[in-house]
Amino acid sequence: MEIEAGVHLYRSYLDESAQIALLRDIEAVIAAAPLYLPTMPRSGKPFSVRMTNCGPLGWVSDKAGYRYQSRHPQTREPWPAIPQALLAAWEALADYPHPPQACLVNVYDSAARMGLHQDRDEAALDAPILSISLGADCRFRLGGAKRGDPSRAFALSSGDALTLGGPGRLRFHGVDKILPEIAPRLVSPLLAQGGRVNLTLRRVG
Ligand SMILES: O=C(O)CCC(=O)C(=O)O
Ligand SMILES: [Fe+2]
Repeated sequence: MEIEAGVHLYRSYLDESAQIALLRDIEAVIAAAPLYLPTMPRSGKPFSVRMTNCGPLGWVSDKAGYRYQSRHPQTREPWPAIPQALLAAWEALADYPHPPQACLVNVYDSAARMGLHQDRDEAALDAPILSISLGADCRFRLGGAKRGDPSRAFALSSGDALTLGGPGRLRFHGVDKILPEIAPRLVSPLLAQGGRVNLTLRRVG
């Protein structure tokens, strides 16, 4: 359903067996491209979210800034391929004639959060962003086109898909907190102690 102009929320887009299969795919991605802790531009302060990527390009952040690059910043290897189930979700939900070029894998522990931001490191602003959640619920915050605009918060749960496209593409958003008490029964080392995994598919340019 369209919850704001250009912002669609698909509750339980993946059923439990599809969530489990996707977790196995993401565990394999992480085995090839290990999670690492990115740092903030300039300050070099570490994020609270661990990250890796799959796809031809991956989003990275370090002292030099935010950018997309074709190799893992630590192993220097190319990123692994985007799992088929994620390509299928893009095909079904993105309404865009080209496949995604990058999938950012965000792994939250129960204390991790993500501050309010826009996704604007992509030249292809005509393509939506597709985000899929696994594991613990989170309190997701959706703002407006400007940082100070009013915002609303709602839960994202395991299996939910969210797209930001068209007039919603540049809306501010973030993750206020992880709600570990509502973690579903998915078994994965990534979800130990109430963790959450978020997969964000993007077209870069
Ligand atoms: O974890 C989420 O739901 C949001 C992730 C996000 O906004 C991002 O990676 O840019
Ligand atoms: Fe984002």
